[in-house]
Amino acid sequence: MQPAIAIHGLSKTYASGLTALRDVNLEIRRGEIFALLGPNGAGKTTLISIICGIVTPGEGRVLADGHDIIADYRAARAGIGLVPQELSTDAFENVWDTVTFSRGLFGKRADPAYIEKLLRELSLWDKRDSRIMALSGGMKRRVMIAKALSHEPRILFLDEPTAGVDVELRRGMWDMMRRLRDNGVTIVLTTHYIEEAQEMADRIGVIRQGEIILVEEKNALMAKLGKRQLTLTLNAPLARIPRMLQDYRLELSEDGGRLIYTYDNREHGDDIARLLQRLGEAGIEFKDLSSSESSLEDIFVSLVHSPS
Ligand SMILES: Nc1ncnc2c1ncn2[C@@H]1O[C@H](COP(=O)(O)OP(=O)(O)OP(=O)(O)O)[C@@H](O)[C@H]1O
Repeated sequence: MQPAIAIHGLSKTYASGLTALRDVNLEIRRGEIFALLGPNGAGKTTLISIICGIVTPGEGRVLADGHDIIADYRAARAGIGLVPQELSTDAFENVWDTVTFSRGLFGKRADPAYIEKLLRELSLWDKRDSRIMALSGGMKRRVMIAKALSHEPRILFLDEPTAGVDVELRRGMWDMMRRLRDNGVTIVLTTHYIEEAQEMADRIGVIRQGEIILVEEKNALMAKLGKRQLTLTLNAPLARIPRMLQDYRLELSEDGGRLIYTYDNREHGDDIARLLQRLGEAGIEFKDLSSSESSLEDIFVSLVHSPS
């Protein structure tokens, strides 16, 4: 199946001389939620802006729904909705007119029934006659989403969709994104909230200094790079880790009261059983045992801070 977005050898150097993207190769699959993660200044907005025709690419080629974003700009852009990071709407317009006008910009014929459905879905129907400036920040953001969806695009880009949005509204937006995905819309989002990617994404891409350093299924990524920790609270503190346990990656807490065993998700429960048996043989007794799992955040931090 043709990917929703295909990016080949894309680079971008701004007039200032700063290279924001280096040889990016990436395919976004149809119907997936793809989260692009990266630290500040990594190139996320530049990448999205090039695909959406706001920033001119340097080298390389981008196809949206099979259409070249340069040679076939109108067809490519017609299939894309963009919710930019900055809220920019005409403050004096009302919600209904703003969203209807947006649809017209793409040369689509008026469809009041579709606009009504959209506003209802985004809980904006009651506000349809309100001026944008009279809305709360969260409502303004939803207006941006309604505008982006006004021409019924099949691919939606959300640049930091839930920045500054309260927890309840964020959950509402996540539900909405899932509904869109279930209706066949491909979603690409950038986010600083790792929790958002962990919750929402089917696949995750990590960008660092303009380079895509990883693209993986979320679940595979968590299983592959995730770590687990087993902490044993000992009956009596140890001065050091006994020699017979030195094959295990064990750490002793500073006060000697806890032994910490770190292992990755791929390792077997057998290892733990063996470790516990060894502890018994070494005469080490424990009164409590707890385990924890690393989050996508831990994985992300270790990826972007690892030496390039
Ligand atoms: N118009 C521009 N002219 C020159 N440099 C730019 C321009 N826009 C962005 N940059 C630079 O390009 C790099 C990538 O910026 P970009 O906004 O794409 O990153 P980002 O990953 O979206 O960051 P953030 O998470 O902070 O939004 C940064 O170093 C930025 O300063």
